[in-house]
Amino acid sequence: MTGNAIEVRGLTKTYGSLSALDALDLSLPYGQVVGLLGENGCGKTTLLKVLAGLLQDHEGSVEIAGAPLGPESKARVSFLPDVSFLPDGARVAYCLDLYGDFFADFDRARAEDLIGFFGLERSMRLGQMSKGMREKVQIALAMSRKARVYLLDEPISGVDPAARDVIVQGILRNLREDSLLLISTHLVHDLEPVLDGVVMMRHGKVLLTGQVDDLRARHNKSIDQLFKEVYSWSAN
Ligand SMILES: Nc1ncnc2c1ncn2[C@@H]1O[C@H](COP(=O)(O)OP(=O)(O)OP(=O)(O)O)[C@@H](O)[C@H]1O
Repeated sequence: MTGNAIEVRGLTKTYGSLSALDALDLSLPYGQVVGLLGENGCGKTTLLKVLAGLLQDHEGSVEIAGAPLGPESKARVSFLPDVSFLPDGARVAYCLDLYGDFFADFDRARAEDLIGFFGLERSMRLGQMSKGMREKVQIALAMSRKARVYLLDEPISGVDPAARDVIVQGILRNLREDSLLLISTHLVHDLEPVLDGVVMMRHGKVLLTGQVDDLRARHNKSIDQLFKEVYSWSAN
């Protein structure tokens, strides 16, 4: 046990002959908001799914909040997938009930607060919502579990810039000090102001990781600029 929120050693996940994760090592402490960055297909979703306990048949060791992958680690992780997982016909109130039934650590008051913060109503039906509104419902649910590790897969993709700001504020609202928030995104510029750290991936490995302030000072550029440069060098 390391005391870290996430401790990964030599994680390899293959799909047939393709290595989606290739002997990946990663250590992330509590109390951080960390951006998981990288090109399409570099393995971000695969990594988040392994950490969430949703993918089997991988090699290497993974510890989440001190627990190896299993029922205990799953109970400590709140995962937001990049796809809609709630039924179209459901109203927000039903989704709140569902999460309450499913997750012992679900804080309904916190979810209702977030639903209000996002300007949504409990009586609204998901099938009648825009993509951004649905995204907000799913975020309100995922962020209202009292988890130690939150894994969000592209939570602000496909929503307009104004909605992105509100969503990011909602994600950070009530975030506990003793938790880790790992967010995969291509929208580096939008998330940079709230990130403490970044993990940049390429071909199933960690290419670069560090604290945002250190990286900015060392390279004398924004994370958005650094990201673009790192990927143009490593592509050559
Ligand atoms: N179920 C699957 N079966 C076969 N190959 C898969 C499967 N899921 C992912 N892959 C492959 O694994 C690699 C990593 O995919 P992954 O979805 O983790 O990337 P990503 O970094 O999240 O990409 P994006 O930024 O486009 O969401 C890709 O080459 C992808 O084609």
